[in-house]
Amino acid sequence: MTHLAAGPREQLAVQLAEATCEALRQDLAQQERALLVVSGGSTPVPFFQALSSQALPWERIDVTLADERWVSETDEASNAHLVRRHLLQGEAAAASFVSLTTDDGTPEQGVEEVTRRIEALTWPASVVVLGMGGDGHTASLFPDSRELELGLTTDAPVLAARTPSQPQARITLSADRLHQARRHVLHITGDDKRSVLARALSGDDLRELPIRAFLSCPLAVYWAP
Ligand SMILES: O=C1O[C@H](COP(=O)(O)O)[C@@H](O)[C@H](O)[C@H]1O
Repeated sequence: MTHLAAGPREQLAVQLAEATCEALRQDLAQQERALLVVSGGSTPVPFFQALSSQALPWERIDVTLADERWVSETDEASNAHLVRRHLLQGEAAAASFVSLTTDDGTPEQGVEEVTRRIEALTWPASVVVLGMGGDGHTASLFPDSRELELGLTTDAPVLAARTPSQPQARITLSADRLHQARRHVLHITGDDKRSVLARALSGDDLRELPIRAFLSCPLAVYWAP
């Protein structure tokens, strides 16, 4: 049978899945449960697919999101929808997924309940896999968000975010909570994002490019063209 060669983004996704798997395995050798925090958007799909087939004691793993749009889980824009469809499949279907949305009408109404869920997880997380937008946002810490300052400074784990450039209200883990991980990864693809990262590395204003809040975590950058 002829196999098509995997492209650089698929190879990158497999490498990231293997590293994530190894990190979870290491932590599970020392503790009963481990936590994986992932991002949404389009970039993580091949990573989720590669990770879902890894042999791990998934029933001891909790998965949650760095951020979420305040939409129903059936909505295509839902990060939870993406995780259920591409990560919580096969071996990984045994993991426990903790969503960042409730039945409340707004993230401001739901934030207390989501905070309870997040606080109940096993911190520090084993791995936080961050994404980044072309505007330098990561999680839902957007440069034009009204709540950016709060998201970068609060010690609360979760906050609601309203962002003029975004169609939906959001809920996001705070920078402080995202910092509470043993390992941080930035998963990005394409020349545009490489340029944004280069710009982020050459300055220090977090409000201009919020990804800067994570550049010294230390941060392992997984990039492919
Ligand atoms: O809005 C979001 O965007 C970023 C990046 O998404 P991508 O589609 O460019 O990969 C993502 O990290 C974040 O979780 C998501 O809510």
